[in-house]
Amino acid sequence: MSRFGMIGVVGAGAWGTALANASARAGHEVVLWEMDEAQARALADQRTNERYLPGVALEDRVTATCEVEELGMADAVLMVVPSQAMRAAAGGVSRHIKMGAPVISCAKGIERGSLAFMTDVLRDALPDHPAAVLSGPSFAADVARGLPTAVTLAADDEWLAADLSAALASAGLRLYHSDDVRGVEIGGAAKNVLAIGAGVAAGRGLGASAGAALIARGFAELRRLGSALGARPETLMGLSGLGDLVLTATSEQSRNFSFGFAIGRGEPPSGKLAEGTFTAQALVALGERHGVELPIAIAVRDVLERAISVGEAVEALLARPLKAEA
Ligand SMILES: NC(=O)c1ccc[n+]([C@@H]2O[C@H](COP(=O)([O-])OP(=O)(O)OC[C@H]3O[C@@H](n4cnc5c(N)ncnc54)[C@H](O)[C@@H]3O)[C@@H](O)[C@H]2O)c1
Ligand SMILES: O=P(O)(O)OC[C@H](O)CO
Repeated sequence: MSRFGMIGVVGAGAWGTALANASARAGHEVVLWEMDEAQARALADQRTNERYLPGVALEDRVTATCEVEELGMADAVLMVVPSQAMRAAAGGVSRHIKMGAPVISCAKGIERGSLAFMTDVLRDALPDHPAAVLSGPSFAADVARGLPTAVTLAADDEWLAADLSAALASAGLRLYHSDDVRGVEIGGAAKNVLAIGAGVAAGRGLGASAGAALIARGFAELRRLGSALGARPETLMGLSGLGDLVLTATSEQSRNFSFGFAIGRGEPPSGKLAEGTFTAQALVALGERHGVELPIAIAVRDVLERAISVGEAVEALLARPLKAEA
């Protein structure tokens, strides 16, 4: 029997609800904590998350609550909130988590200002808990329904990563483990920015060839930055890097792609969370700090900040000097 009997989930949004269901299917009792009292009550009463993940029933072993003390029973805690809220969320639950329980970031982004990755934020806010990251190509709606999905779970201590992966695995969710924490984090953060770019191109009607070029050249940016940050190439080419980039940059199911698509068409975006809108600026700043060229990320940032139009961004990318492919 796993040492992680009860799983805590912080944040009952789309991904938190999906991971709560997946953890329950893996045989765990699950405490799904939501800070919004009315939302937690609706979840507990209706047993579905109509606000964030409509039409998906909560598994029987999932208890939805807004009582933060209930997280104290959990042997491991999944942190499933937007990246820019991770520090506040971790600080808010810090006194209530069981001594030494691992905390796993399931968010995909970089904190603006500090340029910190999510495990660094967790180490700051929860210094007595080992930090890990779970990331990979995975839409909440797919995972919640038990459709086959594979992701990577990384921790500095690979034994811990392996134990957590074994504990969370179920028939629908396959977890690979790794000790390349930074490699896993950078893929999840960067792909959201690149997916916005791919969405803009699709919305603008630039064609499938342009979409493929954006993915390949975007992946080159991810590889360059990953290498500067010490990530392993095989991680970047794996589920959390190339895998998630391909999923997010090609599917209208992605909120980041859809956000870009709306911009490309000159329409208002849906208002759903699109992490890349926050990470674009941080990603570019990280590139500058490490002397890494990120032309697509810069174009996305500039379009989001309305510093240039979509047409100008496309022109600027096409006007770059010809060079050897690398
Ligand atoms: N939805 C997906 O398919 C999916 C898949 C993989 C990873 N992710 C990542 O998971 C993270 C969360 O995404 P989501 O889709 O669940 O978002 P969401 O918008 O559906 O839900 C966000 C949740 O965070 C909670 N929250 C916000 N601020 C908080 C705070 N300060 N303290 C506590 N809780 C707070 C909200 O109440 C809500 O429950 C993002 O980084 C996203 O990139 C999402
Ligand atoms: O809907 P998105 O764009 O936030 O993407 C969800 C997941 O990160 C895909 O792996």
